[in-house]
Amino acid sequence: MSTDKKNRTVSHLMIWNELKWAPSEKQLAQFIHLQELLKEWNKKINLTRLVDGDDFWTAQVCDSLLPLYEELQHPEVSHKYIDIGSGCGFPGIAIAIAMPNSDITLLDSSSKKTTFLKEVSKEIGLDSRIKVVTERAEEAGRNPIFRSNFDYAIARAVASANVVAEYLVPFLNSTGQALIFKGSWSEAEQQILKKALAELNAEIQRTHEFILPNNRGIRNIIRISSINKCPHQYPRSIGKPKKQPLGY
Ligand SMILES: C[S@@+](CC[C@H](N)C(=O)[O-])C[C@H]1O[C@@H](n2cnc3c(N)ncnc32)[C@H](O)[C@@H]1O
Repeated sequence: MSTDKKNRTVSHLMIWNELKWAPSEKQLAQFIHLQELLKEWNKKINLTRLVDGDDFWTAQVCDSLLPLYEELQHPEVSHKYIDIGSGCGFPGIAIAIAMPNSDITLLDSSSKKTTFLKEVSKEIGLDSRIKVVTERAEEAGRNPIFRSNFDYAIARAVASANVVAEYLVPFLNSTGQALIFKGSWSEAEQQILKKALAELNAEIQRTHEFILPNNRGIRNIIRISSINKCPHQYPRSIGKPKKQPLGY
């Protein structure tokens, strides 16, 4: 076995053990195809530096799926996800591959990113379950096509938690959950987020700290649920959630 293939296999096994889930041959081929496409497109446009070996398998694939390890045990269940600020497709495309009965909307304001996302969805055969939208979260969250329409609204590395909460909560249906991916997470941030969520008629359901394999650090996930309908004034107009963040 070549060193590259051996390293790849070791990385795979470690992350699937961690997830207590393993991809089918088809899903594994889709992950590998995604990695190849990222490498190819990276030569034309700067998408991400996390494409090789463990960077891809742990920092991208495992990091995207580990917070959903409970959902991964029930892949037969069909859910609607929206990934806000999807960038080059994480966590959204990883979720679409891993959850074969779910529909995923990938939203990003950058058309450079959404052009790539559309192309990848087609190439790996997921375009029937993936919808790609080029729009700001603040606009999409007011659009009746998207508002109150998702079981999960998710964001990784988009903005601070209180800002992201204003982007995500308007997309949730009455039983929906928002998942905010954070590296470090402090009591001070939690207090600010709680105040922001009170404005949005939502609350923290739980926070969970995961340790990524291969010394990739800590991933905190904040799970949020709605208490009541999100007030119609949220999300505020483009740029306002960031300039005048809720929670202070
Ligand atoms: C740092 S990247 C993270 C991408 C990906 N989620 C990841 O973790 O690799 C942030 C992305 O969010 C998008 N973004 C930031 N604010 C946004 C907004 N208000 N509406 C839509 N997209 C936004 C940017 O265009 C960018 O692609």
